[in-house]
Amino acid sequence: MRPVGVGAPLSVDIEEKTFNSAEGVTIAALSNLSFEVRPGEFACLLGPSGCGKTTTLRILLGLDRDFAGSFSLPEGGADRVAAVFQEPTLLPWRTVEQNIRLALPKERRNADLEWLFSSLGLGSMRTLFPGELSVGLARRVAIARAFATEPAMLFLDEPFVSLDEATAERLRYMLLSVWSSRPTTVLMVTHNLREAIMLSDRIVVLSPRPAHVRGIFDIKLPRQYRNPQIMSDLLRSFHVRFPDVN
Ligand SMILES: Nc1ncnc2c1ncn2[C@@H]1O[C@H](COP(=O)(O)OP(=O)(O)OP(=O)(O)O)[C@@H](O)[C@H]1O
Repeated sequence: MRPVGVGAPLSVDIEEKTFNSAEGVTIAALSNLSFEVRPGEFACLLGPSGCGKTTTLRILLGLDRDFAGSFSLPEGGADRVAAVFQEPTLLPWRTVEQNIRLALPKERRNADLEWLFSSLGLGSMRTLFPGELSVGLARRVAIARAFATEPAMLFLDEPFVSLDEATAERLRYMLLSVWSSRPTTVLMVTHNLREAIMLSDRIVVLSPRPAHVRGIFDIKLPRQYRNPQIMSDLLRSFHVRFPDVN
């Protein structure tokens, strides 16, 4: 039984997910994939290319119902889910601010979003249109749009991929700053181990396809103590358990 005051976690128990290829071949994407993320935790799903990470997110977002198994979202998560994909999918004819506000229910459209604009360095960009934004800025807007809805559960699919490292690092800090001011249960897909170690409370390490959990790497140390020395110690202990994961 769960102790009083502790909310339900994100709980995933996918027995099997297969795809049928155009040639009629059955592709097993996920097999006995089980893990949990505690409420308010930041977790990363780390696995090799093509192992089934995006497939897992699509199932958890309710975009793909054709699988065997079950999952449950954390406390309050059922109708308060947000997602950020690599493609920011902003409306090109709306400004940055309009794109963010349009994600809100009508009665909250005029909500005070100053904290969000300022945490993500978007204060002076509100009147720009998506066509005027760099890829990194567009991703920041997508992150702002997701947090504006005050989700209980946030899914991120490689939000920093294909950015130059300096931009990616700035965005990681911004993401942490927004997340820590409004703690939200987060599951982020990445294949960048260093990024996972910097951001996560929990790393769920996946096998090659069909994905199942190889192991869980929990990091109890608060993020403010994860300086370069500690990060390399964490990397070393990660490699003791998962020598072949880079
Ligand atoms: N609609 C589909 N039809 C057929 N096969 C698919 C489909 N979607 C995904 N797959 C296959 O399922 C496997 C898992 O794909 P998925 O996109 O979930 O991997 P991933 O871990 O997110 O990969 P990456 O890290 O490269 O983004 C891959 O082999 C992929 O080719």
